Amino acid sequence: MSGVALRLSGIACARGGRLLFRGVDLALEQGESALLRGPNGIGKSSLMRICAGLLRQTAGRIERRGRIALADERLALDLEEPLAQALGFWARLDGADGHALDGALEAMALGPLVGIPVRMLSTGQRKRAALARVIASGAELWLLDEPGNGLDDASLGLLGAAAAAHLARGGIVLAASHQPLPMKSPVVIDLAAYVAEEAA
Ligand SMILES: Nc1ncnc2c1ncn2[C@@H]1O[C@H](COP(=O)(O)OP(=O)(O)OP(=O)(O)O)[C@@H](O)[C@H]1O
Repeated sequence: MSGVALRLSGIACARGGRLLFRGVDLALEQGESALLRGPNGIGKSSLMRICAGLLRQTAGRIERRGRIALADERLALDLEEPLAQALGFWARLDGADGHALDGALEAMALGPLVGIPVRMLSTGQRKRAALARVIASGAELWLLDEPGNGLDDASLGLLGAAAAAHLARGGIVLAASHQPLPMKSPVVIDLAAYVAEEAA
């Protein structure tokens, strides 16, 4: 994964006519991770969507070197399909090789659930499915918005192991979370430090 990078420079974000934050700088190179923190409504998800290219920043520059996979509160899986098919749809779209999905299912301990329709999965199982979609994608840049929500301790351990393996391969992880995540030495960005005066 050489040349992989995610670089933000002077990023500002306004929503609904209100400036949420400004001046966010971040430079992640291969094998590096960052944790985005801050209270409800400060703009963590907005910044994740800016990083994903789904929302336009109000100011600043963003450079993405590598493919992006985003897991946020939108499950993005067909609720009626059995889990394996629902994830397989994305794996094909992402051009993932045949083993990638099997590896992702194993990483998130989803093997016993592959035949269950997505709509029947529990909250934590759905979150693990969303993480499996990211893992299977083969994307270099992982954007994980509240990846620990709904996960029990064992599943948090799986998330930590998957993130560590991705970083060891030279990937990048940017996570937004209220809770501590099992990530080793991430750069921590507290968005509260970037709140624009007029939004405070
Ligand atoms: N489409 C939109 N139009 C206008 N305002 C929006 C829109 N989406 C979000 N906002 C506002 O932007 C602010 C930041 O929202 P965002 O979801 O990024 O916060 P967050 O830090 O992720 O919050 P939480 O911790 O509750 O998930 C909130 O005040 C929210 O109401």
